[in-house]
Amino acid sequence: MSEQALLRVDDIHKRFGGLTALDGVSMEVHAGRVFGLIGPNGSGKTTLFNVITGFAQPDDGQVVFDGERIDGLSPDKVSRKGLCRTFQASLNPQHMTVMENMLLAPQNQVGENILSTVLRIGRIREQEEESLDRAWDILKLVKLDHQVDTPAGSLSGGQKKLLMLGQALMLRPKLILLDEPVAGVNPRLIEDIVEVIRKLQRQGQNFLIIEHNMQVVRQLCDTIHVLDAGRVLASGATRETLQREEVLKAYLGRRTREEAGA
Ligand SMILES: Nc1ncnc2c1ncn2[C@@H]1O[C@H](COP(=O)(O)OP(=O)(O)OP(=O)(O)O)[C@@H](O)[C@H]1O
Repeated sequence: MSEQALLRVDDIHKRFGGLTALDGVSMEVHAGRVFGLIGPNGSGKTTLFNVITGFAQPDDGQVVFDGERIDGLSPDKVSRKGLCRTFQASLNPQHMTVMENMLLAPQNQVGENILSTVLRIGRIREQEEESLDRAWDILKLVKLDHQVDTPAGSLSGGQKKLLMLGQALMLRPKLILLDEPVAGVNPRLIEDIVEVIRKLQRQGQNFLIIEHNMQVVRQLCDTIHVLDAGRVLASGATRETLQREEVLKAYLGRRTREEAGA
């Protein structure tokens, strides 16, 4: 891949005691395309997301985002650089409403230290209004604008995933890492989530997506990286890569392409 990568992970190693979760993973994610990260259960996908976003530190290797090394930074600092993520399960305060959850996300607020709070109250109000406007726009986009006063805990599984995506968007990220955006979601809402991601992609939003649903991977991802046992097994255009024998064997666990639906 010749153009400059938006995200590059370089020879990442991560061990948990005697278990090697990531064993020299190198891959690139480029702007303007949706990338997928697939692989069997336990192959290291979430661990890699954790390493990229500062939730886990690598034992070895580098993470470079937008030309800058980010390994070793805290999750908060990573998101401030424009690299945000969602999780497999909702981490939102369940008693807080959808809108309250959305307003938890904004950062780089003027009022982050007491002196500036005192000196610049007007600017804070302005920012709050901007955040509120932005939250409304995003909630419309992710189809949660009719649920603003609903506690996060009362949303369906798919709506919780849309809320996490909405919160990530509040931070105006250059890249969003989605961890299984349709797992456990009912089919109708899967269509909505796919549509929202496509719309965002057309607007220039970059994504790296972990997903087990191959139909969704085919619909959304231009390029995939396949992990197996903590190593990159294959990378390339989605359709071709999904048909490679080693991928079918390792990932899909099926004997033929027909059985795997590739
Ligand atoms: N905090 C941890 N402590 C110990 N082992 C861990 C920890 N996190 C992950 N692992 C192990 O690391 C390996 C990779 O796990 P990981 O969750 O990254 O895989 P995955 O590809 O995301 O799997 P899935 O598709 O099931 O979500 C697994 O063997 C897992 O049990």
